[in-house]
Amino acid sequence: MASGVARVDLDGGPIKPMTICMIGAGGFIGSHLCEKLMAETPHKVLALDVYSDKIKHLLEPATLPWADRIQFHRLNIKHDSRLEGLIKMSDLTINLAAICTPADYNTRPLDTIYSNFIDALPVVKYCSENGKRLIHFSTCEVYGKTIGSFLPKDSPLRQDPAYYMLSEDASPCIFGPIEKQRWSYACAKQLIERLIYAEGAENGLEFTIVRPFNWIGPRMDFIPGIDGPSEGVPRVLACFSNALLRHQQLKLVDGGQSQRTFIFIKDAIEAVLLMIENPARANGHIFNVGNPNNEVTVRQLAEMMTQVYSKVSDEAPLEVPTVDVSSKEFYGEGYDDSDKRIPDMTIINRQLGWNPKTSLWDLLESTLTYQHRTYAEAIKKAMSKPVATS
Ligand SMILES: NC(=O)c1ccc[n+]([C@@H]2O[C@H](COP(=O)([O-])OP(=O)(O)OC[C@H]3O[C@@H](n4cnc5c(N)ncnc54)[C@H](O)[C@@H]3O)[C@@H](O)[C@H]2O)c1
Ligand SMILES: O=c1ccn([C@@H]2O[C@H](COP(=O)(O)OP(=O)(O)O[C@H]3OC[C@@H](O)[C@H](O)[C@H]3O)[C@@H](O)[C@H]2O)c(=O)[nH]1
Repeated sequence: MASGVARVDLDGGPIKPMTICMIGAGGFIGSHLCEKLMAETPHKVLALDVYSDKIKHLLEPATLPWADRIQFHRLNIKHDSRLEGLIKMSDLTINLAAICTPADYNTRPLDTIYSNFIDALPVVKYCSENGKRLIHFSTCEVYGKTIGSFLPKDSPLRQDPAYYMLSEDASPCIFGPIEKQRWSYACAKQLIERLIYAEGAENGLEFTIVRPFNWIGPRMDFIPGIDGPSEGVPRVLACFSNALLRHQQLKLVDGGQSQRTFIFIKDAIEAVLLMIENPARANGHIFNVGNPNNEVTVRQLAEMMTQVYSKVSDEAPLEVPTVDVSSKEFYGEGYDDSDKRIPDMTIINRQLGWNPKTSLWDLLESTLTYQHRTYAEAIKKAMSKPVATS
């Protein structure tokens, strides 16, 4: 822990050190959450995942100041009898484990549904049966499409926040038809949210549900062919980073007209820490966690990333930096999209007094500096290898 000053919660009460069972700790969000907990708190983490690459720097060497506060357990929660024991040993369970890349939702819908619903069931059950608190990671995708997207394109009502603002306690969840398998993920996440809520209502489970709105930053996903499969399709930050690193055009799916709000991972992690340390204010709530001030179309994101990458790499951008592709070509049959995602921040503001800080430009500058430093050399090497001919 950084300082010896006693830490207090938002109501001035002392924060007692706790043991946290973090499932999916080896992923993007988990790695940042572990870093924060090790550097700034006295809490212990039982880190569960099938991979540990993204938290290796926190596990080794054994001389790290927090070495006795983090323990890695390599396990798959689908079939591992150690899960219940680890939850029982902890004060709080945080479940991050999921398949959560859109390229999988329509091509591996069964794995997606199992991962986001069936595999999360025992976690909820063990927390409920053993009287343990649960923070479960859901998604902004549970909102699906906005009400406004069903209005005529030129309707002035589309400008009215009532038709697009996404509020935890008021907005409906609007998904496309079943044959649009994109919604398999959102639907599974919605059902596990409902189950957790019902466990709270009927059996007294102490829970918090987090709905992240496009958290981005270093260590998100993988760069195809470098630290992930060559044919893999990660989320948009890694897709665009990969193209920039390789001096290729950024692909805009269906014209890049969809809108997103992006938040810097470090801002979002501050919100999660407040939830962890303020159970009286967080229990029983569903929280949007996003940055409503950082809204762009995907096309604008591509343009901004191109500019920022040119600045941090000192390389001139391509003359035509983007190319349009159809969603069918890029993701295959069954893809569909959320049109717009602006989080209503009323509830998280009221309960935890939290606000995001980092602008889109600043978070891209810091993230793309990391991408360039981490991958540019490896990509250069990979691209200079002669291509095998048959
Ligand atoms: N990053 C975002 O913007 C975002 C947005 C919305 C929702 N979420 C949700 O937040 C959570 C974490 O997302 P992330 O971006 O860190 O994704 P991630 O893929 O980087 O992390 C998920 C981790 O869970 C692990 N995992 C998956 N199945 C497992 C299993 N059966 N057993 C053990 N470990 C398993 C994976 O190995 C991975 O390390 C997910 O539930 C996701 O749906 C994230
Ligand atoms: O190369 C690309 C990749 C993606 N895109 C577009 O960029 C937008 C954002 O795509 P992302 O891959 O980041 O994923 P989405 O925002 O659609 O969904 C994400 O939202 C929240 C989480 O639950 C998940 O992490 C994921 O489902 C989409 O409109 C997508 O079609 C491109 O135009 N080009």
